[in-house]
Amino acid sequence: MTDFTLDDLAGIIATRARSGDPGSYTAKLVGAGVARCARKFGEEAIEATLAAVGEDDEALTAEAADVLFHLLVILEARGIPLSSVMAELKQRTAQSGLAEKASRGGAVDPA
Ligand SMILES: N=c1c2ncn([C@@H]3O[C@H](COP(=O)(O)OP(=O)(O)OP(=O)(O)O)[C@@H](O)[C@H]3O)c2ncn1[C@@H]1O[C@H](COP(=O)(O)O)[C@@H](O)[C@H]1O
Repeated sequence: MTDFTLDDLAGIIATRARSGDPGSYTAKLVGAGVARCARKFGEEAIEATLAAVGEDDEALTAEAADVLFHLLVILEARGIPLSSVMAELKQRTAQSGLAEKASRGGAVDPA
Protein backbone atom coordinates (compact mmCIF):
# COMPACT_ATOMS: atom_id res chain seq x y z
CA MET A 1 0.00 0.00 0.00
CA THR A 2 1.27 3.48 -0.86
CA ASP A 3 -0.13 6.96 -0.39
CA PHE A 4 1.36 8.09 -3.72
CA THR A 5 -1.42 8.86 -6.21
CA LEU A 6 -1.74 9.49 -9.94
CA ASP A 7 -2.65 13.06 -8.97
CA ASP A 8 0.72 13.36 -7.23
CA LEU A 9 2.52 12.03 -10.30
CA ALA A 10 0.56 14.32 -12.65
CA GLY A 11 1.63 17.27 -10.49
CA ILE A 12 5.29 16.22 -10.73
CA ILE A 13 4.96 15.79 -14.50
CA ALA A 14 3.39 19.24 -14.90
CA THR A 15 6.18 20.86 -12.88
CA ARG A 16 8.98 18.99 -14.66
CA ALA A 17 7.47 19.52 -18.14
CA ARG A 18 7.62 23.28 -17.62
CA SER A 19 10.97 23.28 -15.79
CA GLY A 20 13.20 23.79 -18.81
CA ASP A 21 15.66 21.49 -17.02
CA PRO A 22 17.89 19.82 -19.64
CA GLY A 23 18.28 16.92 -17.21
CA SER A 24 14.54 16.24 -17.12
CA TYR A 25 13.26 13.27 -19.15
CA THR A 26 9.74 14.71 -18.84
CA ALA A 27 10.74 18.14 -20.15
CA LYS A 28 12.67 16.54 -23.02
CA LEU A 29 9.78 14.29 -24.02
CA VAL A 30 7.08 16.96 -23.79
CA GLY A 31 9.39 19.37 -25.65
CA ALA A 32 9.67 16.85 -28.49
CA GLY A 33 5.93 17.17 -29.12
CA VAL A 34 2.73 15.18 -28.74
CA ALA A 35 3.58 12.75 -31.57
CA ARG A 36 6.82 11.74 -29.84
CA CYS A 37 4.99 11.34 -26.51
CA ALA A 38 2.36 9.20 -28.22
CA ARG A 39 4.98 7.02 -29.91
CA LYS A 40 6.72 6.47 -26.58
CA PHE A 41 3.37 5.57 -24.97
CA GLY A 42 2.70 3.08 -27.75
CA GLU A 43 6.07 1.42 -27.19
CA GLU A 44 5.42 1.17 -23.46
CA ALA A 45 1.91 -0.22 -24.08
CA ILE A 46 3.36 -2.97 -26.27
CA GLU A 47 5.95 -3.79 -23.61
CA ALA A 48 3.17 -3.98 -21.00
CA THR A 49 1.10 -6.18 -23.32
CA LEU A 50 3.98 -8.62 -23.66
CA ALA A 51 4.58 -8.53 -19.90
CA ALA A 52 0.88 -9.22 -19.27
CA VAL A 53 1.08 -12.62 -20.91
CA GLY A 54 4.36 -13.45 -19.21
CA GLU A 55 4.61 -14.82 -15.71
CA ASP A 56 6.94 -12.25 -14.18
CA ASP A 57 4.82 -10.07 -11.87
CA GLU A 58 7.68 -7.62 -11.26
CA ALA A 59 8.13 -7.06 -14.99
CA LEU A 60 4.41 -6.35 -15.47
CA THR A 61 4.40 -4.02 -12.47
CA ALA A 62 7.31 -2.03 -13.94
CA GLU A 63 5.76 -1.90 -17.42
CA ALA A 64 2.40 -0.82 -15.97
CA ALA A 65 4.20 2.04 -14.20
CA ASP A 66 5.82 3.06 -17.50
CA VAL A 67 2.40 3.03 -19.22
CA LEU A 68 0.75 5.19 -16.54
CA PHE A 69 3.68 7.64 -16.50
CA HIS A 70 3.69 8.02 -20.28
CA LEU A 71 -0.11 8.35 -20.47
CA LEU A 72 0.08 11.21 -17.96
CA VAL A 73 2.85 12.78 -20.08
CA ILE A 74 0.51 12.70 -23.10
CA LEU A 75 -2.28 14.34 -21.09
CA GLU A 76 0.18 17.04 -19.97
CA ALA A 77 1.38 17.58 -23.54
CA ARG A 78 -2.24 17.91 -24.74
CA GLY A 79 -3.30 20.10 -21.79
CA ILE A 80 -5.95 17.63 -20.62
CA PRO A 81 -6.22 17.48 -16.82
CA LEU A 82 -6.24 14.06 -15.14
CA SER A 83 -9.41 15.22 -13.37
CA SER A 84 -11.22 15.19 -16.74
CA VAL A 85 -10.27 11.55 -17.26
CA MET A 86 -11.36 10.70 -13.72
CA ALA A 87 -14.67 12.50 -14.29
CA GLU A 88 -15.20 10.42 -17.44
CA LEU A 89 -14.46 7.24 -15.49
CA LYS A 90 -16.77 8.32 -12.66
CA GLN A 91 -19.60 8.97 -15.10
CA ARG A 92 -19.10 5.44 -16.46
CA THR A 93 -19.67 3.92 -13.02
CA ALA A 94 -23.40 4.56 -13.55
CA GLN A 95 -23.52 1.60 -15.97
CA SER A 96 -21.74 -1.71 -16.45
CA GLY A 97 -19.33 -1.92 -19.35
CA LEU A 98 -21.29 -4.68 -21.05
CA ALA A 99 -24.58 -2.77 -20.67
CA GLU A 100 -22.96 0.31 -22.20
CA LYS A 101 -21.65 -1.74 -25.11
CA ALA A 102 -25.05 -3.38 -25.66
CA SER A 103 -26.70 0.08 -25.69
CA ARG A 104 -24.50 0.90 -28.70
CA GLY A 105 -25.55 -2.31 -30.43
CA GLY A 106 -22.25 -4.02 -29.74
CA ALA A 107 -21.88 -7.73 -29.04
CA VAL A 108 -21.66 -8.46 -25.33
CA ASP A 109 -18.59 -10.68 -25.71
CA PRO A 110 -15.86 -8.74 -23.81
CA ALA A 111 -13.28 -9.96 -26.33
N1 LIG B 1 7.89 7.98 -13.24
C1 LIG B 1 8.76 8.37 -14.03
C2 LIG B 1 9.22 7.55 -15.11
N2 LIG B 1 8.87 6.31 -15.48
C3 LIG B 1 9.62 6.03 -16.56
N3 LIG B 1 10.44 7.06 -16.85
C4 LIG B 1 11.45 7.14 -17.91
O1 LIG B 1 10.89 6.68 -19.10
C5 LIG B 1 11.90 6.17 -19.93
C6 LIG B 1 11.41 4.85 -20.45
O2 LIG B 1 11.99 4.62 -21.61
P1 LIG B 1 12.71 3.25 -21.92
O3 LIG B 1 12.43 2.25 -20.86
O4 LIG B 1 12.34 2.86 -23.30
O5 LIG B 1 14.20 3.69 -21.80
P2 LIG B 1 15.00 4.47 -22.87
O6 LIG B 1 15.35 3.52 -23.96
O7 LIG B 1 16.14 5.09 -22.12
O8 LIG B 1 14.03 5.62 -23.44
P3 LIG B 1 14.12 6.30 -24.87
O9 LIG B 1 15.56 6.64 -25.12
O10 LIG B 1 13.55 5.31 -25.87
O11 LIG B 1 13.25 7.53 -24.76
C7 LIG B 1 13.16 6.02 -19.09
O12 LIG B 1 14.09 7.05 -19.40
C8 LIG B 1 12.62 6.19 -17.67
O13 LIG B 1 13.54 6.78 -16.77
C9 LIG B 1 10.20 8.04 -15.98
N4 LIG B 1 10.73 9.29 -15.86
C10 LIG B 1 10.28 10.06 -14.84
N5 LIG B 1 9.32 9.65 -13.93
C11 LIG B 1 8.84 10.55 -12.86
O14 LIG B 1 9.04 11.89 -13.25
C12 LIG B 1 9.85 12.57 -12.30
C13 LIG B 1 10.64 13.65 -12.98
O15 LIG B 1 11.58 13.06 -13.87
P4 LIG B 1 12.46 14.01 -14.76
O16 LIG B 1 11.54 14.73 -15.67
O17 LIG B 1 13.42 13.12 -15.52
O18 LIG B 1 13.18 14.93 -13.83
C14 LIG B 1 10.67 11.47 -11.65
O19 LIG B 1 11.15 11.87 -10.38
C15 LIG B 1 9.63 10.38 -11.55
O20 LIG B 1 8.75 10.66 -10.46
